[in-house]
Amino acid sequence: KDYPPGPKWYPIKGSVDALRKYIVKCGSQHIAFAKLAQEYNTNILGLKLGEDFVVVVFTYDIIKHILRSEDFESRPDNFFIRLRSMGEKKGITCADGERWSSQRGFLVKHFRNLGFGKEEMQKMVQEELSDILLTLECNGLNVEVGKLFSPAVISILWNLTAGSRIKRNDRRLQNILDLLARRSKIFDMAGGRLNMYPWLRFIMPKKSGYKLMMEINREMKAFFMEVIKEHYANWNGKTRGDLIYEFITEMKKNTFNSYFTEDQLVMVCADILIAGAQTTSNTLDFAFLMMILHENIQCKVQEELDRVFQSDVPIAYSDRINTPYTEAVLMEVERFLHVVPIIGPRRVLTDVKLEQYIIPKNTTVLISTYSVHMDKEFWIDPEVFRPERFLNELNELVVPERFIPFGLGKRRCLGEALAKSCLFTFFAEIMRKFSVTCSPNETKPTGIPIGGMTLSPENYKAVFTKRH
Ligand code: HEM
Repeated sequence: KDYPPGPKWYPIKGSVDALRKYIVKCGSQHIAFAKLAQEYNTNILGLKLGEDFVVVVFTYDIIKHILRSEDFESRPDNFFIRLRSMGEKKGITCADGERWSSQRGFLVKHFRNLGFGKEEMQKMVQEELSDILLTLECNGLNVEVGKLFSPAVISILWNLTAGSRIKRNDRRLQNILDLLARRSKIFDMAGGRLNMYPWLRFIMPKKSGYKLMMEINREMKAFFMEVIKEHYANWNGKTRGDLIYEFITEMKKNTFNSYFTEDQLVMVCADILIAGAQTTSNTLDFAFLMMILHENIQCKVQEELDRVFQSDVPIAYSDRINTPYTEAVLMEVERFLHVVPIIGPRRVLTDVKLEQYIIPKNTTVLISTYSVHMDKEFWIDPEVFRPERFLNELNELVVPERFIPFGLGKRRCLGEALAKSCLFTFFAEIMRKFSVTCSPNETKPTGIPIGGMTLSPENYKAVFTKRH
């Protein structure tokens, strides 16, 4: 009786049908959650999806409390999470407790040593950007934007993990990218239908997404193991500087510490690609889409870039302090198109009181950052794409506390500095050198995101015309 309000439960299905009805009506799960919360006049929505208790939370104050509270720090331990993590809750994204804190500590330290937010990282980003600029110079007509950024982003992540860039024509990588894109559309943060009814894997392995998940695991493991073996063979105890090398050093130091094992290493590598690839490349994809749909904003960005950068020296992430409008545009893309509209999932390990409700032990908690970024009371006109909301009267950048695309608290995004560096450097340099328009033979894109675990723009083609 103290469970948060929500649609009525039925045997076996729980409240699945009510949720599905709204998803069909609204097109996306995150909007369906928001509509249901409105219908039940609540900021804490109680659902039962199959056997699982799932609570969705809305509004900044509740979300801030949850993201900062230890009670909500764990990840669910359900069929989907185990399947996603190659059978066990290893890696970083889905790990809990001591395993999670040991791995998070290792990664934060390693990323810092590698130059996260510093020159070394900028070099990695600029190398990939040079290839993109060359591609656009050779042929800027009919560019499939969705295919332009994802190989570059994944190559940066790969460089960070394995110490080398990846060739554009590496078919295994393209295959992993395609599989991840499909995964994001079939599953949601609560694990989708397969998590509710794991037995579906026996009767419809393909349709339920089970076959796809097994394929992703197989491909990733084979891909990473090849590089890990190579690193083992070349390991000599001297710092080489990539994540796999440093992890092997930890493994050799900590022979009794079960958190530094080969399986764990494979899963950490996979987590970095899963968490970083689509989120970053889809945000870039959305940013150029917005420039096509809002030509006046594109002109203002170019005016600022022309004014600030008069020489041919490549734009660096540190230059962002001089380009508040361009920064504001990127923030508005993150707010307005919220590539991760529902964050988490989290799990409570004991019964927890939240406002006047009790969240029972093991409940999955989903966090609607979409609701924070679309809150009418705070943003006034959230449904309008208006970068000026991030600027004050002196045209200085203002970042409200309620802008949380990378989350908050101890589980906040580990790759934020890298993601922001990619977004700014790619966007500013391309906008300075090219104007972007819709391909003349294509229908104008709508700008409405396609739902899924990570939102993505519709496939669109663009023309990049050299400016100077
Ligand atoms: C625009 C791009 C990105 C966005 C919007 C984004 C967003 C987020 C958010 C909101 C979380 C928090 C989830 C939670 O609170 O439960 C998160 C976690 C995480 N992100 Fe990102 N991310 C981005 C890019 C990246 C990149 C490039 C990397 C890799 C270098 C990365 C690695 C991670 C990892 C490993 C976690 C899990 C942290 C943990 O559980 O302790 N992300 N991300």
